[in-house]
Amino acid sequence: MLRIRSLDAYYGHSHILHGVDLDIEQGKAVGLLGRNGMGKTTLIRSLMGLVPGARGKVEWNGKDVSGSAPERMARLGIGYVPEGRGIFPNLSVHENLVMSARAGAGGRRDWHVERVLETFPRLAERLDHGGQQLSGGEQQMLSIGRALMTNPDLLILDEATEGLAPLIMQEIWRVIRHIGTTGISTLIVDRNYHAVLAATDMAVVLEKGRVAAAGRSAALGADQASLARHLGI
Ligand SMILES: Nc1ncnc2c1ncn2[C@@H]1O[C@H](COP(=O)(O)OP(=O)(O)OP(=O)(O)O)[C@@H](O)[C@H]1O
Repeated sequence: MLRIRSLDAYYGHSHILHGVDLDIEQGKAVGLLGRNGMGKTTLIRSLMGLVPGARGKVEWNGKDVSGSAPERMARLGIGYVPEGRGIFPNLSVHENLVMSARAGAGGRRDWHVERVLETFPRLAERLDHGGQQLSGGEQQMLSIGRALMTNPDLLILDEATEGLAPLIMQEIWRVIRHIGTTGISTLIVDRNYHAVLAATDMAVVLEKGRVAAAGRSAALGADQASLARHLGI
């Protein structure tokens, strides 16, 4: 479904990504791993058309979409939940969700407010609360809920559990696994390597902007030497 080839990205004179390849098949979950500053967020932002001057080939369902603007990537069916949560603090939970509603590719409307609230019962209890009144975990749930309201074919989650209490983290991971069973592909970045490898089919490890390892998540998880070398664990 998504095929990235030879992606290079720069911030000013700093060369951040060096010829990165990444594939995501329909309905599959892919983990993107790497220590801090290795280029994970840059890879996602480049894919979404948010890094000016990024070079390389991006194919979506066989079509060349390289260099597309963020709006186009979103319309193609890619939902992006950025690090640090992007919700409207002055709008209620309900308003935040309704505002994001959009048919997916081919006019699909599988996800609507009711289904998001079934998925995140906590949000159902706080429907009239303003975004800024929510806890960090609830804001994260709302942020994922908003992305689901766009009926994406691919959902990208960057550090979705960062800074959350363990129980809330577990809840987010439960939902991430659940989303994976609904046919939506996912690309997951998270510091918790074990959770990422357990929740994904395939994984790619970035090191200094290059793919250092890639393969089945189960195989990577079992390769202690590789984990130690590339992730320092
Ligand atoms: N806006 C920017 N301007 C200049 N350099 C940047 C910018 N954003 C990131 N960088 C640099 O690019 C490199 C890759 O950062 P990136 O955020 O992609 O890494 P990451 O793997 O996602 O790490 P983290 O988990 O810390 O977010 C780092 O060296 C970082 O300092």
